Amino acid sequence: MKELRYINKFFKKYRWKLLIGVIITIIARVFSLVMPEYVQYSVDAIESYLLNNTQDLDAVKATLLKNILIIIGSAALSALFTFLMRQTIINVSRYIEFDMKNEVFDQYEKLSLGFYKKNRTGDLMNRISEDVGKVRMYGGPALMYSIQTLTLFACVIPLMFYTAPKLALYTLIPLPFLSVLIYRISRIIHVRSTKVQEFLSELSTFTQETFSGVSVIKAYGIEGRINGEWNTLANKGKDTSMSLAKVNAWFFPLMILLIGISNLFVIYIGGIQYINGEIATTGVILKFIIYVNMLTWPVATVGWVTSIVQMAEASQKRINEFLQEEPEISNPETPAVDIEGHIEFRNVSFTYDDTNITALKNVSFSVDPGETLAVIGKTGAGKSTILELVARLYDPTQGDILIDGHPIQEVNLDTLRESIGTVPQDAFLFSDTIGNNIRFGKADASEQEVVEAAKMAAVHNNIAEFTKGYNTVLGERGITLSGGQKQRVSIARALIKNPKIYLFDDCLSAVDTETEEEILGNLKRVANSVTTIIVSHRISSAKNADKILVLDNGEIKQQGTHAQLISEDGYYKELYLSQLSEKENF
Ligand SMILES: Nc1ncnc2c1ncn2[C@@H]1O[C@H](COP(=O)(O)OP(=O)(O)OP(=O)(O)O)[C@@H](O)[C@H]1O
Repeated sequence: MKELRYINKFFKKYRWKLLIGVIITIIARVFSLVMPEYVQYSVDAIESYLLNNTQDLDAVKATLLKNILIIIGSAALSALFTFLMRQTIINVSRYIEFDMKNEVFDQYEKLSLGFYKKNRTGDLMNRISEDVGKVRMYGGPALMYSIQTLTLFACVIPLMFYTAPKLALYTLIPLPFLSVLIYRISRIIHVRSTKVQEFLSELSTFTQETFSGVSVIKAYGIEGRINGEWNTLANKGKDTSMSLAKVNAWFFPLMILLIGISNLFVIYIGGIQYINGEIATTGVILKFIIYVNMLTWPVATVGWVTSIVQMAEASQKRINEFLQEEPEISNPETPAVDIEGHIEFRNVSFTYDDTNITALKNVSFSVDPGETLAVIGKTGAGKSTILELVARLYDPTQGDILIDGHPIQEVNLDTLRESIGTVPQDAFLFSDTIGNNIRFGKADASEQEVVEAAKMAAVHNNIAEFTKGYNTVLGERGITLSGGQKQRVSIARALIKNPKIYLFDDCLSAVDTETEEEILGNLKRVANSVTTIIVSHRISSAKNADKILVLDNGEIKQQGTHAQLISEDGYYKELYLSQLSEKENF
């Protein structure tokens, strides 16, 4: 229960609602105890009439009518309070679930990129849905059934012992066995249903990948192979589900068997006691049969609740692991000061934790507001890593990064990220309209601003050709943009933000050189006091930059302007000549 202590703060938050729920639960159970008493009185009245024949039949009928009305009335009240009980306690568990999901999501948003590299998306989703759901079962149904069981035990067992102690003892003997049995079955059900769950996520990952990669599957003509893999998975799933169904099928028959045995005990022992004169009336036996049936479900829930608590404890442990994780990148408590855009790297080295790859070695450069820095190099040279360090998605392993002369770790993180317009290598667009995707960079942007940004990114004409223009929906249920169109919408998203620093990560690779020139020209026009870093494989993107860095294997091999770099031997000149001859041949 150590891990579950975490949710005590929610119990405290909703304590009044919970207290009302507990009181209502007790009232509901107390009303349900009226019925067995009045059933006994009614049977007693009939028995005494039949045996003595002295009573007036009308008086017996009046007694029976009164008892029936009391039974109906108390059952109706018990039903009403049971409804209110669920409305309070179960609702509280839903509030707790809501609060916890928000808390976990907030934490997810705070955690650094490194955390997302270490943990699988499926696992992150599971903890916020499955695990929180299991903890809810502890805060709701488990609590409710425990109070119900305790109230019933506290009222019914003394009543039984008071009415007929020996009969009470024999009647209660099978119930602990029932509880243990249900506990065992619940554990097996849990283990098997976890396997079914695991299998289901495997199946949905497979299905999702198949649908996403359907064009590759068809192009390679491997539908048969994929079908075979699907069949193997589906058969595995069938076996797991069948083994769960088998154990589930035992649950109710076993309960019915044990209730039957308890009833037999009551009838057999009660019958003998009645014959021996130890029990006054047969009404007592009937009352005990009703008690046994009333106690069976609560007794079964003792086992069920125990397994719910164990599962909730395990789930809360998994949730706590993420909640206690400290973000690697923390926001310093420095005031938000406007950023001008001066960037300096001083002997920066960086190694990725997960792969141990040293992506940057002793890198130094500086770039001022209004300047453009281009970074050129082979794949894996460390170009994107420079941009990730400027956006402080990671902190350098060695060396210093200065923003406007201040160490980046001391710059307010929110201000830093607000001042940066990033266009990543693989333009990610949300399943929303094109307009809203551009507005992502500035939530309150007007229609006019969206159009302006799209014009600067040279994508307005393409958007205008769609029937619904900027209201065209993208993504799974919308249209698919071409690679170049995606890149340009993504550029428009950064431009509309009007930031102090632009980070362009090879984001013009899918557009032709004329369009590339148009976009870079537009950028130069509007961004004369903005710092721009462009990562590229193309000389055309770099040639007009104020400074060019040539990276190789994490190290700066050359730096200078285009004119300087083409006049010296090295990677830049080779690239320039090969791209020049490609253009001429074209
Ligand atoms: N998130 C990451 N975790 C671990 N290693 C990484 C990560 N990102 C990049 N790397 C590794 O760091 C090195 C530099 O990668 P980086 O993405 O900076 O290169 P790049 O020059 O931008 O390459 P490209 O031109 O192909 O985009 C590569 O060897 C890469 O495998």
